[in-house]
Amino acid sequence: MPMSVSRSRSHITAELTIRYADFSLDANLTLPAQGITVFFGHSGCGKTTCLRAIAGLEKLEQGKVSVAGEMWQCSDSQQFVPTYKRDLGYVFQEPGLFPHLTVEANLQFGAKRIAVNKRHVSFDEVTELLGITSLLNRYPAQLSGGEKQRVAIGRALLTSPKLLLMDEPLSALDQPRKQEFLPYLERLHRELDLPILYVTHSMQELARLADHIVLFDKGSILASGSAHSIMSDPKFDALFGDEIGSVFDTKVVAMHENRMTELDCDGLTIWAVGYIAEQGATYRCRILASDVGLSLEEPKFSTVLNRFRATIIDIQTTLAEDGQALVVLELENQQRLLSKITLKSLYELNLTQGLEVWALVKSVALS
Ligand SMILES: Nc1ncnc2c1ncn2[C@@H]1O[C@H](COP(=O)(O)OP(=O)(O)OP(=O)(O)O)[C@@H](O)[C@H]1O
Repeated sequence: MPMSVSRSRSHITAELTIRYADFSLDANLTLPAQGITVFFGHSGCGKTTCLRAIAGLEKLEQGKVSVAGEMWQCSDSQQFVPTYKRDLGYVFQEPGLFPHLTVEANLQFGAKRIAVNKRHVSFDEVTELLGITSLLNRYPAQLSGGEKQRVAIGRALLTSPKLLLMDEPLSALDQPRKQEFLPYLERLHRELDLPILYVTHSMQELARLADHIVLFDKGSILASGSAHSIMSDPKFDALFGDEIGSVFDTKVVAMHENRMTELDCDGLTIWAVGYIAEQGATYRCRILASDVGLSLEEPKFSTVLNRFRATIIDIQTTLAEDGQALVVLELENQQRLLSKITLKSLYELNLTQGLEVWALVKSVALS
């Protein structure tokens, strides 16, 4: 198979030019046709417009949309596949269930549109995956916000889409409901081979769910790349603010006494508090830059458990106005870790590029 064909099958490409009276979007994206891609950015920067354009719901002045080798739209060849003929599921902020139908009938509404030979996920699989099997006889009015949204996702999945679009699906939920809901999205991600484009401005959702990130800024694309590279890039400090940090995909090695879990990240051992999952399970850790201190020598008698040898590869003093600097470190497993320290410490320890230091991680957040 020619390279370009096999590449197009594994990618989603969107070249979009949209003009409104007071806003324009110019996006040229090549995204992996697997995992979760998060569209992130301030309100009004064009995330939803981009998602809607991929769905065929926005008029393109110029552009092209192709998903895993299928051309959905091309202005040059005047090709346009209408939304209802695109193999996609769309989950909005509001679940939009039919109030007069039971959960089961709402779900079947999605499934019935698809010929039996085109269904690649079963009713039982979807209801089990989303934890809604016990709700099938209820009506939407008898469900919590989170349950309704799980049914909405189930309805979208039962159309056996090739692409799932989710526009801030958790924004209508309160914080505890969001916490309950996130594991279902993580499960979906782990267990289904389905690419998801996910719009949010929540840092928490970004850090927990994203494999790939697209950063939007005023109608254009600021950056597009792996979650690890984007989240630990000091260039985006202003966008992430206090939430800037690094994410690591790890594997549970063992649970130890005193409620400690040992994780492996490409040869690096990370200790986390609590028993989080069985041996072999994968876990994403997030380490905020503000939780990473630096030392010139190995602090042998410190209470900090996670101490990593690291090399300083960059120092950004763009935060100097608030008396802080962002230090980019390379760990022994070649991954990057950010550390936010005071300018006082930077100058007193005489930290410079190329210097070997010890990174002391005070807290590891797990998802
Ligand atoms: N149909 C339309 N006609 C004119 N302007 C529009 C239309 N749809 C969206 N816009 C404008 O386009 C801009 C981008 O909107 P969009 O909803 O894509 O932003 P967003 O990044 O998703 O924001 P949020 O995070 O608040 O949902 C906004 O200024 C919006 O007012």
